[in-house]
Amino acid sequence: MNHGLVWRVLNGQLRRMDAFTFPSYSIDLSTGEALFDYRLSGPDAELTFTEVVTFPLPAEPPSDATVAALGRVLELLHVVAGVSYYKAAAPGRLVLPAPLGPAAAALVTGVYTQGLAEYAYRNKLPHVLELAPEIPSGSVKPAAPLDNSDRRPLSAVGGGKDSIVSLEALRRAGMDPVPFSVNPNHVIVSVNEASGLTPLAARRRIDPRLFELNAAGALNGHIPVTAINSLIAVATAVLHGLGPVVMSNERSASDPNLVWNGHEINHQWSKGVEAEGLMRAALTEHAGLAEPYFSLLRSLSELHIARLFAEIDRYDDVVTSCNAAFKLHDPSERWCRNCPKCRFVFLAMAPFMSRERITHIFGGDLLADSAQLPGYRELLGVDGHKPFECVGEVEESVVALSLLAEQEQWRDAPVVRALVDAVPDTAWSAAATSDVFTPGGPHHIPPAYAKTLTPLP
Ligand SMILES: CC(=O)N[C@H]1[C@@H](OP(=O)(O)OP(=O)(O)OC[C@H]2O[C@@H](n3ccc(=O)[nH]c3=O)[C@H](O)[C@@H]2O)O[C@H](CO)[C@@H](O)[C@@H]1O[C@H](C)C(=O)N[C@@H](C)C(=O)N[C@@H](CCC(=O)O)C(=O)O
Ligand SMILES: Nc1ncnc2c1ncn2[C@@H]1O[C@H](COP(=O)(O)OP(=O)(O)OP(=O)(O)O)[C@@H](O)[C@H]1O
Repeated sequence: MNHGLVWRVLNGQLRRMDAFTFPSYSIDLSTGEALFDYRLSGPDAELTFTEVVTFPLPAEPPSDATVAALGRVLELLHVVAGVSYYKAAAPGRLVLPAPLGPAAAALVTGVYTQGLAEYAYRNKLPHVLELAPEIPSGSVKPAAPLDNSDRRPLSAVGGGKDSIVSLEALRRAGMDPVPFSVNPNHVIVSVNEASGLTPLAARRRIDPRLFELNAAGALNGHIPVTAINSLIAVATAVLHGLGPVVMSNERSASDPNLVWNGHEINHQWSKGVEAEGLMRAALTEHAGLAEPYFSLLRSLSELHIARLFAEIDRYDDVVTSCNAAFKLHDPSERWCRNCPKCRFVFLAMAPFMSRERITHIFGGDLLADSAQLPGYRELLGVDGHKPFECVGEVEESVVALSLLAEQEQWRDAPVVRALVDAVPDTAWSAAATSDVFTPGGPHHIPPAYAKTLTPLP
């Protein structure tokens, strides 16, 4: 068959897929390799996928209690990591493999609906926002309680400023954090080296068949990747007898980009506080973990985190928050200097460091580059909606701009000058009374951790 015909047949079959199922999962504790199987099925075709996650092995064989808790976390991971494959066809039925308690069911429902909301919006698939998993009836044996709260935290490292601030806060507070990453790329490896701490890493291999389907025109789009990384982190913490997984998700991650068909569309849903609460409840209910998972930076704005980051200089040569550096194929070396995230992080850091230092960190000066103006107008709410990227709120951008406009080193930068003229009076007034440097909002930070941010200036 020629390529065009293959494409049409495959796409026809994908559109007729009516169910997504979870045939099995397994783990080999001698290698740390876990296999997660998925199936898309329809009247005239069936596609199967296997995702492979390889966990780092602990020095000592795990106890029976550890293996039992690990198994429960992997049951959740199996279901949550299915979103990557579900999204190739978005069938109407999501058929779960085993009974789940109410908290675990709520997590799964959130991941497949709100976690896929941007994908649903962009592909015009409103049914995804209403998806209700089919859960086999029956009871779930209660998990044995596991009090991990006093153990060393596992600190997720993504290579950007946020996880560096958490890692340093935990270290300075004497909590002895273990850095952890999924598929660490050269950026994460360099950040870990700069920290001087000994990290753990897990490998995640998406079934290459998914990339073939994508190339053939299957449905594709954003997925709640933080939910997947988080469960891999929790499984690793359990396997290594460690304590809570500490994330670095900020306050503004909970704010939606827009509302569509009555549903909030949030690019960062699985970084938000609602997802964090669902994750915690599901892990306690299903795996028995007393203190599974929380974000240390939840009460802080991006601007506040940028200010904290500016007080730490050991990562300047390596820190990279640009998502282009984290692509599986053809990643950029470091900051691409031409995406919403690069623009926002530059704007957020600039008020708190010298122009020379920030130009060194980014490899260029974005506020000297007039070509960046249209993108900055979006960030400042002058044009369009908040970009689908991990960027702070419009108010944070306006506050950052107002700080720059007061500084001699920045006030005449071409982008700063043009933006000062473009921002409406209403935005300036909101910025003038802004609480971006006052921690606030709902969070799940345990009391023992609440004070770890205070040693940072
Ligand atoms: C790096 C990035 O932004 N990737 C998004 C991009 O994918 P692209 O094709 O340009 O590059 P790859 O990441 O290499 O992905 C190749 C394909 O694989 C699919 N895929 C990847 C990871 C996964 O877990 N499941 C998958 O199915 C992917 O769909 C690609 O087809 O565009 C994609 C489509 O919109 C996005 O899905 C890719 O996003 C990655 C999953 C990713 O890691 N993105 C994070 C940088 C990200 O967006 N983080 C958010 C947090 C959002 C959350 O709720 O967790 C943030 O920082 O705000
Ligand atoms: N590969 C990864 N492995 C484990 N955790 C990750 C990975 N990538 C990101 N994370 C974690 O997921 C959360 C969201 O990631 P995000 O990219 O926003 O954070 P970051 O890299 O620390 O900071 P920034 O927002 O500056 O990029 C953070 O807690 C981060 O530590």
